[in-house]
Amino acid sequence: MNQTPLANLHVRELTPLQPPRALKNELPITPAAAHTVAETRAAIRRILRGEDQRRIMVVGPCSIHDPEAALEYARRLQALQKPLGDQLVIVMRAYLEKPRTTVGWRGLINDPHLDGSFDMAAGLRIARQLLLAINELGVPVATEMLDPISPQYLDDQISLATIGARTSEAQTHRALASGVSMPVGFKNGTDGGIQVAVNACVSAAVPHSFLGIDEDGRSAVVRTTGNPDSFVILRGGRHGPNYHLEYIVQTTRLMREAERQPAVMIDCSHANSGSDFRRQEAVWQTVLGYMVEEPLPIIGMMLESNLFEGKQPLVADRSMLRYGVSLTDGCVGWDTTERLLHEAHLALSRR
Ligand SMILES: O=C[C@H](O)[C@H](O)COP(=O)(O)O
Ligand SMILES: C=C(OP(=O)(O)O)C(=O)O
Repeated sequence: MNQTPLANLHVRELTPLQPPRALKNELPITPAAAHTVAETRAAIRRILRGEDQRRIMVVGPCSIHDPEAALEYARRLQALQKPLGDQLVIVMRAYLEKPRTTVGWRGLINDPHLDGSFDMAAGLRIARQLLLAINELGVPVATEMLDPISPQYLDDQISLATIGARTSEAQTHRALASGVSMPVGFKNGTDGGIQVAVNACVSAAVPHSFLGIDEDGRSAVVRTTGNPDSFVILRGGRHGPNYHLEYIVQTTRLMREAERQPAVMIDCSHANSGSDFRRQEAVWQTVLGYMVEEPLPIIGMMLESNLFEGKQPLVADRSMLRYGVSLTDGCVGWDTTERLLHEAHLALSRR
């Protein structure tokens, strides 16, 4: 008797991937890269606990689509690490997975050739190669953890993880955050809700057990210890920005009530800039003023920045793409980025 198929009705294909261990063996972390990651994670943890007065500046592209341009950007940041390092822990935004409001290109890991071929084996390899090269320069990276499998391939290269506005409330991402090896920032929700990010910090701090994969790519029950190093990232919401003092005070109170050490980062982009990259500078300057004048636990800022300002559409003819320009959110250009970092350094030096 022919049975009506009941499973995989909307699945076209399942393509096996090499296991995390194989990619890590192929592209092992080097001593220089490991040093960058270990030192930066430790510095961020100290900042979260108020034991280090520097501030974390997460700057870089909204998304990376061209490893060459990303490496050039990293080299420019490298030149700022020493001169600004007494006040700033500069971490490069190396976002390789993009959540979308509806549909769109989902990042370098998902579709590295930008052509809908979704060659994720290549995406993971290119991503690991790139992160390794950036870390070897002494430039640490921050990335959004969107897919619960990809961290097994890349976790040793990441100094700071973020959980995005669309996933801070998700059990999957809170459980994932409870097991990762680096500090994690949770964005407030797209509706502006700050409590979900605070709840995420509470959830990530305790042990979870969830379904994942092990280093050999086998499905496994992942049992975590809980991650004590988390903070809230204010990115604005549907009703407008939330970088002003009242929201930072509110977040601090909510974290205290939840018995979490208060720690807030401000994202100058997204709903805090009304999605206009030019407005990021005003947010940066305002928050910098708070950092200097107000006794609030503002641990740093995030800036969407690229070699060149603005953004461009992903056109079918890839040869038409402009080098160093974002394919997703608009970014400030390098000159603005460098100036803003210098201004932050100067202002914080005068504290
Ligand atoms: O940071 C990037 C975007 O804001 C996020 O991926 C959502 O993008 P979209 O609204 O263009 O889909
Ligand atoms: C997607 C991002 O932000 P959010 O989750 O705040 O929309 C991002 O920072 O790239």
